[in-house]
Amino acid sequence: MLVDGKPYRTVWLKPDEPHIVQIIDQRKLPWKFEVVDLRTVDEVARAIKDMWVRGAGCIAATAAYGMWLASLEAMRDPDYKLATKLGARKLLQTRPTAVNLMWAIERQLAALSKARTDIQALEMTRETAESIADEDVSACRAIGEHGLTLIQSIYRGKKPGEPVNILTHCNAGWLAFVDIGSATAPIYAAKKAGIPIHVWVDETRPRNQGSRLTAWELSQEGIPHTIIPDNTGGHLMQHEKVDMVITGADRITRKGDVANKIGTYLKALAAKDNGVPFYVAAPGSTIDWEMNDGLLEVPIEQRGEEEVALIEGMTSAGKLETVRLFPQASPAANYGFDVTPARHITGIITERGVVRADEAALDRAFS
Ligand SMILES: CSC[C@H]1O[C@H](OP(=O)(O)O)[C@H](O)[C@@H]1O
Repeated sequence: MLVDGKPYRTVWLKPDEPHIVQIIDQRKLPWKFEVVDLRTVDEVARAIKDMWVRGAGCIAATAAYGMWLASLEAMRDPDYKLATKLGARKLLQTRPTAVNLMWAIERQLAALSKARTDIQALEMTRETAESIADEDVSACRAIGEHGLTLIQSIYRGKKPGEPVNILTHCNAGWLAFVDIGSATAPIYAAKKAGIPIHVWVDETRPRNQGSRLTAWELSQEGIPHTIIPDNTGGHLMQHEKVDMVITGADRITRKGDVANKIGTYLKALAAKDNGVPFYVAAPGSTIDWEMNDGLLEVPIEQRGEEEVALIEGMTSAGKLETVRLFPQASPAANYGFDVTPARHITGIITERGVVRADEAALDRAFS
């Protein structure tokens, strides 16, 4: 996507210095746009764990590039393959819910196992990382095209010029992938097709990925939007102000249950109760074919209570400050994700098309 007219991905190899992985530090957005250099697999692991980069697709690609750095470092180790595998373990220990991270590491380990020499292994980890990043972009572009057909059918039922109102939760946009994004891809495609769009942006406590990242992205793209507190969506749906909900996903089970940012499940319940179509946009790398029951099996990341207690903002003097929102003595719980059962999902927008959230349809679409 473009930032001040310049195209960016969320993660890439530094031009002319491919031993350096560059990322956009998402902790500073929307106030500061900063590119950070990562030189070791440890630095990549920390960037994922501490959410300098976040979002299923983005952390998968970043982990894939982290494996490239791990294989570079391993060249100095007498046991190259073991050293590289240790790098994989560091990356796998960062965040448990988004299956895309594990998918990317397994892809890299599979490439390594095929290499006949250490040099070939090195080349393969770089190629695999670049392929994963490129595939992410093309999958999100395809998700956009398939999602556009849904928006077009809703638009046909509206008065000419009346915008299609879409509610989204968290950030499953460009910043959550390598480029374009999943939930925002149909929105960008609709804008390109000249369909009037308005987006309700859930702020998404506690880290406010919606109000800080999705709102920033939509502003960059000139897409009308309104930031709302997380508890507003149900009221808007009751008053017919939402035509469809599109969220991302961090893990989809083979039966179509969806793990996504905490609060997604509540939006699905409100959508079901008000007859609002609820779509999940995600590439096939988000499907966990080994997992059936999302509620029982998806590992739900719990993060520190400081993310609930503290909030960062910009003062009127333009200074970034962090303040505490409630007394130190009050403990806080910080569940990062929840699971929406397949029965509440209208469809899953994938690069293979819009798929019913059930085992047979997912198997057919991806076999
Ligand atoms: C589908 S990728 C975007 C996805 O990732 C977010 O989680 P986090 O910001 O903690 O990485 C959230 O679940 C989004 O829907």
